[in-house]
Amino acid sequence: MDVIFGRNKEEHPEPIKAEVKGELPCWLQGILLRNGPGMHTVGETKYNHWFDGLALVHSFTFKNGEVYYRSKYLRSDTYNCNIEANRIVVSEFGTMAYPDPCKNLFAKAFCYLSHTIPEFTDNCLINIMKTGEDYYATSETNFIRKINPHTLETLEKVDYNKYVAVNLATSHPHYDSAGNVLNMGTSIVDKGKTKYVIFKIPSSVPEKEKKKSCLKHLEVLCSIPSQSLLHPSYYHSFGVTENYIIFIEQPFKLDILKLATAYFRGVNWASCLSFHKEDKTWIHLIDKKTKKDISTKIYTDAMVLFHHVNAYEEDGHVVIDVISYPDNSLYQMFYLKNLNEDLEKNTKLTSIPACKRFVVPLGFDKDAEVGTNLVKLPSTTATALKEKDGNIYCQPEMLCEGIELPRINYDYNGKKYRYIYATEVRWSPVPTKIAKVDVLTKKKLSWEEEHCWPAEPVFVPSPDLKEEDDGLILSSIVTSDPRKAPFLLVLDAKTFTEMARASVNVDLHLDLHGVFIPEKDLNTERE
Ligand SMILES: CC1=C(/C=C/C(C)=C/C=C/C(C)=C/C=O)C(C)(C)CCC1
Ligand SMILES: [Fe+2]
Repeated sequence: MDVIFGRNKEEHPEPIKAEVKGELPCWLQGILLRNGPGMHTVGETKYNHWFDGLALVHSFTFKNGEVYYRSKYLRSDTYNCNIEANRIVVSEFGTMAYPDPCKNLFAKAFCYLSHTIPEFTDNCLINIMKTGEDYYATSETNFIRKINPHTLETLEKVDYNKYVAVNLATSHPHYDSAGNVLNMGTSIVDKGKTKYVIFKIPSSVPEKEKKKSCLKHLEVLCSIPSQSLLHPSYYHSFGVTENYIIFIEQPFKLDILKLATAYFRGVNWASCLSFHKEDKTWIHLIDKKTKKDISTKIYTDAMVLFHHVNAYEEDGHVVIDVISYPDNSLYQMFYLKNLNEDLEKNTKLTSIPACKRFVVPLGFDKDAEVGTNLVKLPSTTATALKEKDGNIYCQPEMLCEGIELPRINYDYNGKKYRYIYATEVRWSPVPTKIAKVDVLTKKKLSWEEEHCWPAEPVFVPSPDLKEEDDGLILSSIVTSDPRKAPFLLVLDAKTFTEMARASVNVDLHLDLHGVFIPEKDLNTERE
């Protein structure tokens, strides 16, 4: 089994024609561009954690009924330094590397003492972000790397910190209907304050600055002070609705003093994150107009979440759907030493992911008695109790268990919606099915096949979309049987029946996230 998680993959920078079985709709033209870890050892050295692996960007290009596959390692500074040294020399989430490649130990020590925050990796392995006509490989540090979506070539290294004072930023930005990016980052002990910063990257730049990147026009929308200067919350995504930005400040926190001293103490960054099960999880609703947190304090029990699914407003309430865990065992599970032949035994999760719905009342009766459930939506069992001190305590409704890597029809982002597409995981990190969950009826459709490990399913709307689920699901499928070639699966999103599959004779890597770029959005000049 470790062969699937921990085996290094070869890159295939030249297009490989896939063997298509079934019929691809003629309107499906464009590139599915995805990212994830592909190299887990360099020379004699090994990464400890699956999230440490060197970013391998890959793509499936759909053109006139044919499919072409390519993959290329992100030529990050991290990749280049490691390959040159033939060992891991840059620290990642779960692996601390010594000594630093570019500076000697003394210089590095000096650097750590004069700056609290260490220099992070630019191994951007999590997702792909679009700003204007540009595409970036992203992770959660301050660095993003521009890539060419056609050739997968690595371009500029961008430091968010040059445009906005953040040390970390999510790899799950949101996009509005005009294509502007909305993202969040954490500014750590800057001018004596730690805060969460929400910023916008416009989708276009003024005509006279056409050569400049949209990042130069980045604009800070607002910020939320962290409850603690040295223990900001960790977050992997956030939510948006028509009028609000939703930030869940979970008791899964970064310890800044630990982070600043990790290198000297010989421990990895991951050990600087800890779950405080006795603390609360605060739900912040930031009003887009006033740019302020609403005045009522809203909380729920301690939990850990990575992915927001969607959020929307309905009859004076904000509905927030997330995938949550009772603790942080997910990070523990992805240590490569656990993902070996004994995977089944080692990774029996103590906590399985649960898709939960939180409902926050907005314009509730201020004179309501203590203990009243302020949720008046008949469609949910989620509650929000008024407390003595005026705080609101939310308890969620369970929508479904055992799903991760959720996607929706993005036209419904921030709006009332019905369908979630996700991979199904139960007691281990192995995805075995693709699921479509109807949040209204709680019914589930799924696709599975023997020896198949499906990736995050991406919804592509059909051009004559009438209903939310008029479209296709694209998912790249890794196979655990070496005799079975991996493939890109195309499902009809409505019925979840297979329309086509495009097999490629390569060692496909298990990836994390990505985007579908329709042909109309592709700048063909750069091909
Ligand atoms: C390097 C580094 C980080 C990297 C985190 C990563 C790589 C997280 C990946 C999360 C995923 C893939 C979650 C999936 O649900 C931190 C902790 C932000 C801060 C310290 C430096
Ligand atoms: Fe993610």
